Amino acid sequence: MNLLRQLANNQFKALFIVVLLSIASALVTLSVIAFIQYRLLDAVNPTPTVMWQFLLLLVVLLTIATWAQVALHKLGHQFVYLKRCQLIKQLINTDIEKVDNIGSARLLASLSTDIRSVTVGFVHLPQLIYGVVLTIAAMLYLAFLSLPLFTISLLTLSLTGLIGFSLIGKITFHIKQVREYDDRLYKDYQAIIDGRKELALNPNKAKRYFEEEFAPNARHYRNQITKADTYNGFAANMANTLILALVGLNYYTALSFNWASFEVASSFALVILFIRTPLMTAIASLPTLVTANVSIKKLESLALDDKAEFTSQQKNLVTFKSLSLKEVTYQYQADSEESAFQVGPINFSAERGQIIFIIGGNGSGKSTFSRLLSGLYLPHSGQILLNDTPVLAEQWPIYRLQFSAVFSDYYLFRQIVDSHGDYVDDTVIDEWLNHLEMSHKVSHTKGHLSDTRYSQGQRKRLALLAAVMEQRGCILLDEWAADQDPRFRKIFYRKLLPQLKKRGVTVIAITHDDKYFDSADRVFKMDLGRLSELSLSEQRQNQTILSQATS
Ligand SMILES: Nc1ncnc2c1ncn2[C@@H]1O[C@H](COP(=O)(O)OP(=O)(O)OP(=O)(O)O)[C@@H](O)[C@H]1O
Repeated sequence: MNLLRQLANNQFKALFIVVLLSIASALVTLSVIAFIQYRLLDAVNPTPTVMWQFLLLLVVLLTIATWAQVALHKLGHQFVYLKRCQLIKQLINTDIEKVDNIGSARLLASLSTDIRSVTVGFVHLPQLIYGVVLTIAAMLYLAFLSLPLFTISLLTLSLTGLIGFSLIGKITFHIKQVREYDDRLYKDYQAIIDGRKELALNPNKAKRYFEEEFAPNARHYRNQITKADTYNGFAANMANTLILALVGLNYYTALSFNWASFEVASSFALVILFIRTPLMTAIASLPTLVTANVSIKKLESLALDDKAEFTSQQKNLVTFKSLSLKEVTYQYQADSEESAFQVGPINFSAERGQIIFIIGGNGSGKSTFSRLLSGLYLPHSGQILLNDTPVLAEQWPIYRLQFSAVFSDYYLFRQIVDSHGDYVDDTVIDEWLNHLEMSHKVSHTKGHLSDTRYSQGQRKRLALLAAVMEQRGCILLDEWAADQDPRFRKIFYRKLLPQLKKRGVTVIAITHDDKYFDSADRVFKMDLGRLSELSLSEQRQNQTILSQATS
């Protein structure tokens, strides 16, 4: 079983101890039955010594059984904790391209549903292990009591196992389906939460979405889980019925064919009824274990990066002097027959302290270029050179350390850290909050912003603050000024950019602000994935075209 295999791989020693404890617990349980039969039932009048021995046996049983269960629970929760941490580290290490392709809904479904299923699976694992160990030990005890009755019991339990096994196949099929519909439901939840304003304004659209997207997925989910539970219910009741039938069968064969005495048949009945509850609980735990297995496979199917450790950052970063792209191309994967969008071949260079603007129409490839430039997307052909040295395959994580960015779909973290990941001194943050005209609004302590709930424009200013504080050689800005009011836009182009330039920071900004083209040292234009540098006259020409288009 996948769950047990992974557990055995990761924590073999702990699992070994837990299995030993479970075996001990099952053996003590059987000792209690044997004690009742041979010392309590046989004695006409049990002596106080016998009662003390019985009490001692019960205390040992309580101690070992609790120890075994707690140890397995602890082991399970530790496994889930490690798995969760490993998964997040793998996710952080996975290429952005791959993460984009997986999609946030699928990732969220895995991080919540799959991790929860694995946890629930582990909670039930002790029941399965205990039930199986107890049954095996009980069967050995029964073989010792009477071989013919043992053979009948073994055949009946094997038949139960065989039918159960075929039902598990069906249960697994439906649980896999349930998990697929979980992914779809997460997509719907995300659409409904992110699109709440649009849906609130148009109830008919909300109704249509509900009826045509959400409800069918929820219905299929219900149908599949109902089928899985039906098979499971049948498996549990079938096992119960066969176990009870076994008690009758043992008495029948013992007494009718003289295969065993009445006392031995009664001992069989006692043992079988004794293991019935643990065995039934073990069978009832199977669906949760199947679900946990499906979830582990689902987590594996994400194919996240193998590396579950963070890239250690060099204390002495390479100083950014220059950057160039030579004949670099990148192409998206095509969903259909039509050819996918390609940027390049691109030739581009930037020197330390330069202010570079990238202009171009919607969908021309500017954002793709910025991801390529920052090493988030890797070139499909061509070369990227840092300080005139080509970047090799294993050097991309180090190359990326040259950049901080405010992308169009940026995320504002509360933590403000520098190039080494250390919290920035509050006086340094204050200085830039002043430049960004946000000091009256934002409070912070020990490098943490106290709040991030501000207007779009204000949040973008804080995102710029975070990017500047990272003290990288190059800052990438994707239409940063688009959300700023005209007064602050002017401050950005006329005061902040020159200030960054003075500090030797290279700024590469995607912009449509033709009015401020003169703030840039160089202007490039992206057109259908092709990048070309504009001469001064071309810049003016573009300025005129853009101003006419906006007037
Ligand atoms: N994840 C993706 N998968 C497939 N194609 C994509 C993907 N992202 C973008 N594209 C395609 O790449 C093209 C360029 O997109 P990009 O976001 O780089 O344009 P842009 O110049 O930044 O546009 P805008 O100014 O509208 O932000 C688009 O036409 C789009 O069809």
